[in-house]
Amino acid sequence: MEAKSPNESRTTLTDLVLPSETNPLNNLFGGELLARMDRAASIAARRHSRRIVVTASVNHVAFNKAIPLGSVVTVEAAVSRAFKSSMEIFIDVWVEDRESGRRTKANEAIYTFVAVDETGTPIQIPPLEPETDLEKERYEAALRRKQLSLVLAGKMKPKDATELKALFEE
Ligand SMILES: CCCCCCCCCCCCCCCC(=O)SCCNC(=O)CCNC(=O)[C@H](O)C(C)(C)COP(=O)(O)OP(=O)(O)OC[C@H]1O[C@@H](n2cnc3c(N)ncnc32)[C@H](O)[C@@H]1OP(=O)(O)O
Repeated sequence: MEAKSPNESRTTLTDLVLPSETNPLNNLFGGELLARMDRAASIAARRHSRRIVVTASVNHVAFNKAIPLGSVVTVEAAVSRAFKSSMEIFIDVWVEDRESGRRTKANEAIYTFVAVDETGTPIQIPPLEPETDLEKERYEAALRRKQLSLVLAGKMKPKDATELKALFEE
């Protein structure tokens, strides 16, 4: 299978924060943001694999800045590494300043999607070839994050998590 670049899966969703999507402090609900990120990530996974995809895990979410009512929010997702059937998707969330139009980073998250066939069985996907320095950095660290996610899910024994163990041996 031919390798693809992160740009081929890059997916950008821009939308407003409406009153029905806010908490009592008039900021965007965390759950609403998780849903927007899942939607963008699923399209990115689908663009990379051209297969049916399912969310296997949410590996990391950081709500670094509250996003107020009326904000224009951009969710940008791209595949950061492809394994055999699973893909790591990196998601960056930006908020646009109403007056200057300047975008600031509000949040980031990492999801894992798996490509499956019509019966739900995992299926092989194309490899990913990172291009920029940031893409290379995210690609390099993805195996470590995959192993951590599998250990936490009880699907890998800690003793087999070679990349994680290497962190503590440096
Ligand atoms: C074209 C452009 C426009 C498109 C425009 C339309 C777009 C339209 C898109 C619609 C897209 C809708 C997207 C809905 C997304 C949901 O919401 S899906 C609903 C929520 N998710 C689910 O229901 C999934 C339920 N879980 C499962 O089906 C199975 O557990 C899974 C995920 C298929 C994995 O099955 P399994 O038996 O564990 O299989 P296994 O072979 O052990 O693992 C498969 C791979 O997953 C990895 N894996 C499994 N668990 C984990 C974990 N916890 N952490 C990390 N990796 C894991 C394994 O390491 C393995 O990786 P590879 O080495 O093969 O790469």
